[in-house]
Amino acid sequence: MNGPGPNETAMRKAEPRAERADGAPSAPPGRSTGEVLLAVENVSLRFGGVKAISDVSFDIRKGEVRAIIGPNGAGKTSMLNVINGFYHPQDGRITFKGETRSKMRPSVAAAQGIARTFQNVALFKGMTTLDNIMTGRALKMRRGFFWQLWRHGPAMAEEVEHRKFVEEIIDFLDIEAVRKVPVGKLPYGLQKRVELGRALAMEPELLLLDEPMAGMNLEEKEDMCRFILDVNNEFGTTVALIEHDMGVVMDLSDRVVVLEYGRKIADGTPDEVKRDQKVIDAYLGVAH
Ligand SMILES: Nc1ncnc2c1ncn2[C@@H]1O[C@H](COP(=O)(O)OP(=O)(O)OP(=O)(O)O)[C@@H](O)[C@H]1O
Repeated sequence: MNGPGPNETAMRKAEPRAERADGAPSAPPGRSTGEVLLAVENVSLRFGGVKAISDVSFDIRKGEVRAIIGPNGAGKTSMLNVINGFYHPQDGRITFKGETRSKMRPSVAAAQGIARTFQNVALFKGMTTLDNIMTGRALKMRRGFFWQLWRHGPAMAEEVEHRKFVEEIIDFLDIEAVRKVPVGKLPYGLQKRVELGRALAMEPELLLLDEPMAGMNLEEKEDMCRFILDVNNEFGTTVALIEHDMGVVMDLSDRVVVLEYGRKIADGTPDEVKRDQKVIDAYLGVAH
């Protein structure tokens, strides 16, 4: 990973997508090439009598930041869980890098390049920042757990290599000061940053972020926005995120898909969806 130094990262301001376009009117914004990385086709997911997702289709293009928004209970987290193989939809299919599936285990999704963070931080609270981020390297380790325990010969050399990579992520996320601190002792905003670090340690092609800014103060939100944009711009990582803060969504995303009661009600650029009457009604709580 060739990220910027911590000070350079800290000084860079998050710029709205519109200001960062390269000036070519027909080109997709951000780093997107227009190529579809992941397609969701006619996906429906039920829990008993509850329809969490109903016949939803949309795609995520390589290199873009794609937001999934909608009121509470709209099906956003369920959709991320379908994309990373945690839930298996009753109908529809997902195509990732050209490979179509109706079912996949999360470990397989991770091995293929899909990493995610969770709405409520899911870290090992008693472990340090460094060790938590190291767990993100597990899939990349050629030698298994037994070898790593033995810490000998090739396993030792491999661990050194992975630690070096993780130290670069720690640098990039500007969390050197807390690298040896158990994450349970860190403020919430920093825990979210460590969780992002663990996902980055997997070197994902598609990064799924479930409310990465939830529970953060303004400064922490600005920092997280900057890191997400840096990850997208500098490593070309495609990002799909669920976010409730509309300012953040408008600033970060290239395109937005809007769900309500499990159905897709809009899909377009931030400007298009914010003017869409169905979206305005959904957020104002107009009766259906
Ligand atoms: N494991 C589950 N078992 C039963 N019902 C579920 C389960 N997960 C989600 N649901 C239901 O599916 C619907 C969609 O939930 P989901 O959490 O995906 O929505 P959301 O848009 O992410 O909401 P929020 O913004 O509140 O997190 C809701 O009615 C929810 O109660």
